[in-house]
Amino acid sequence: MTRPVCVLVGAPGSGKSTVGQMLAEALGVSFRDTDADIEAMAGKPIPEIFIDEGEAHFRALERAAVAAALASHTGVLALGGGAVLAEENRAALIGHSVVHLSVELPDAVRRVGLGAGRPLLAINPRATLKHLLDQRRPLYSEVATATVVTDGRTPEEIAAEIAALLTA
Ligand SMILES: Nc1ncnc2c1ncn2[C@@H]1O[C@H](COP(=O)(O)OP(=O)(O)O)[C@@H](O)[C@H]1O
Ligand SMILES: O=C(O)C1=C[C@@H](OP(=O)(O)O)[C@@H](O)[C@H](O)C1
Ligand SMILES: [Mg+2]
Repeated sequence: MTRPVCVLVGAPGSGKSTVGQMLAEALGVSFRDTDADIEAMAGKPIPEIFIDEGEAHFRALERAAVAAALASHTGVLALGGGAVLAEENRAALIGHSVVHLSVELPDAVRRVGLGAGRPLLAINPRATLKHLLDQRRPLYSEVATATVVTDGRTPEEIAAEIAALLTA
């Protein structure tokens, strides 16, 4: 059975896409991001999916993308920050090596800026991020087999810590 060497979960701005690419390079494996898979499936960027078809449709595409990637990808896999909201996705993560990139509000706010490209954060990014973090922290913890703190650390340091965890 094929499985990703590592699945990254965490809030928007935790660095899943950035750290995931670095980690894949360090490990010499390929990188996949379910957000990119969803955009390829829909043939349009995520903000346009939200505008044209709504969040429920995006979440349906996301469930399909997560299931497909977990079944076929062997490298590093980054999920979107909201993937853990679906019970189906949390169940599908059981048995996988899942690293939670944790981030607290100040660093998350700094990193996502005005929320460009993230439709959920288009209005009042700080308050929305606070709500998302409070709502999702328990879900990230539930699916994670390891947690790596990202606040005040560079993507390189974080990728190196995960690589060490995976090869320990
Ligand atoms: N550890 C970090 N320190 C500083 N900036 C970071 C860090 N990780 C990611 N970033 C920056 O934050 C933004 C969001 O990162 P991204 O990888 O897209 O996060 P995610 O995929 O978890 O939403 C990007 O501009 C990225 O360069
Ligand atoms: O938190 C969320 O619900 C979302 C996070 C985004 O991914 P990142 O976590 O990579 O920003 C993307 O999947 C979409 O905009 C929804
Ligand atoms: Mg991302």
